[in-house]
Amino acid sequence: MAVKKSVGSLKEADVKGKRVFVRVDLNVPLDDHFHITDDTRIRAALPTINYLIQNGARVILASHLGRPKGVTPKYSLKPLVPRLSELLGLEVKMANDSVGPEVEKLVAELPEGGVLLLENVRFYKEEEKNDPEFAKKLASLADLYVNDAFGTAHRAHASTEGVAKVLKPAVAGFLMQKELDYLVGAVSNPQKPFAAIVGGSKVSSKIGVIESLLEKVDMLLLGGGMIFTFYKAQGYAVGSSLVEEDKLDLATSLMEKAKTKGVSLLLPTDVVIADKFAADANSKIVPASEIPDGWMGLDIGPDAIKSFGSALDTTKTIIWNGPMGVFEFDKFAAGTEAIADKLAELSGKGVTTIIGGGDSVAAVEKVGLAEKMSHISTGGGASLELLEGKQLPGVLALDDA
Ligand SMILES: Nc1ncnc2c1ncn2[C@@H]1O[C@H](COP(=O)(O)OP(=O)(O)OP(=O)(O)O)[C@@H](O)[C@H]1O
Ligand SMILES: O=C(O)[C@H](O)COP(=O)(O)O
Repeated sequence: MAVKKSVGSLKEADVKGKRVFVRVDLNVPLDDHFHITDDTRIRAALPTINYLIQNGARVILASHLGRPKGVTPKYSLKPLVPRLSELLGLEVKMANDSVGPEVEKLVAELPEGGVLLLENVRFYKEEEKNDPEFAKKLASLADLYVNDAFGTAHRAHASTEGVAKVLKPAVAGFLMQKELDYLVGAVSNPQKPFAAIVGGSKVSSKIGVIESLLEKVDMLLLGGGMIFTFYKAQGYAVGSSLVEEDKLDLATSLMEKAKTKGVSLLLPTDVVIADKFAADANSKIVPASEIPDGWMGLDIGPDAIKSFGSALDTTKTIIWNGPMGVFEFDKFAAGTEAIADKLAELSGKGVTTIIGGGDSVAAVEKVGLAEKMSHISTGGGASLELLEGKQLPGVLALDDA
């Protein structure tokens, strides 16, 4: 079955005066003082919320934060209220619970265009268990359901999946629709040549993505910690670089599969190596096949940056998941930053550039190029599962278009 992307649209729903239950993903990072360190997910949720406000809906927002076990004050959504209110330009009301009489009262008091934020739905273990009774309680609060929580759409939980079965209509919000259009649309029907850049630390965590992308792309560029498993599989000396010994055969079979499929698989020709895994390590650039004992590869080298750049110049669609090196250390961030620069440059020339969640998004944000990309996904795990060709339960449960 093709990955579902055609879902009921919010624009077609009648929302005036209606109580609308909106599942958003406000799982944002907070520091020790409960300050939001990255509000991307809050800003991404605004178009749907603003549309509902402007169209006279009574908006009930539900989200999780972190992975609490029971009621845990440090995972309360309360610290988000000031930022959310500021961005929406109105006072967002906060409930102390996500179901029950107090919440029902607050919902009943909500004026048209008013917004109520429920407390962390994961304070109930029933949420992650997708308990039907809990889903019914959530559903009883509203007249219709909107799922805009793309980042959590790979979870079959009560507020992402269960509730959509009992509260109808159940439609996608604007962020959800945009994510599906890019991540399913661009991948299933890309403008060619189509390239994927996959990095990050482990072959094992990206294997599903690599295998599925080999069916679709013209070119696959590999970077990050996983390349050393591929080098070792080819008989290169890799020093103390990250290697997954039990994945050597798999790396060989992936290289063979690429050949059979006519996909050009590019591995970096040179690497930046370090004498320890630390920001202040000594470093040097060596050919990929000549990593000395006691040294580890922590970034792709300048030749690789050049050849990756020339290869990408020939493409029309690029999807990127996972950093090229240990970008958290400035000394080993050049490869990741160069790829971010290249994609920003190519976006300006009409190439579709999609960044698939997780650390690569953090890297693009760090260098201030997020605005330049065609699409930056708000989902880490969710975007990976889509790229692997998996169905997302939160999407499957929505009404068909
Ligand atoms: N050569 C390397 N050696 C060791 N670690 C590396 C290397 N290159 C990159 N990394 C590390 O890989 C981590 C990211 O890997 P990961 O597979 O989690 O990617 P991701 O983009 O976060 O994916 P996801 O979308 O699944 O979150 C970064 O913390 C980075 O420092
Ligand atoms: O940050 C995420 O990837 C989503 O909010 C989902 O969170 P989870 O991995 O705790 O389910």
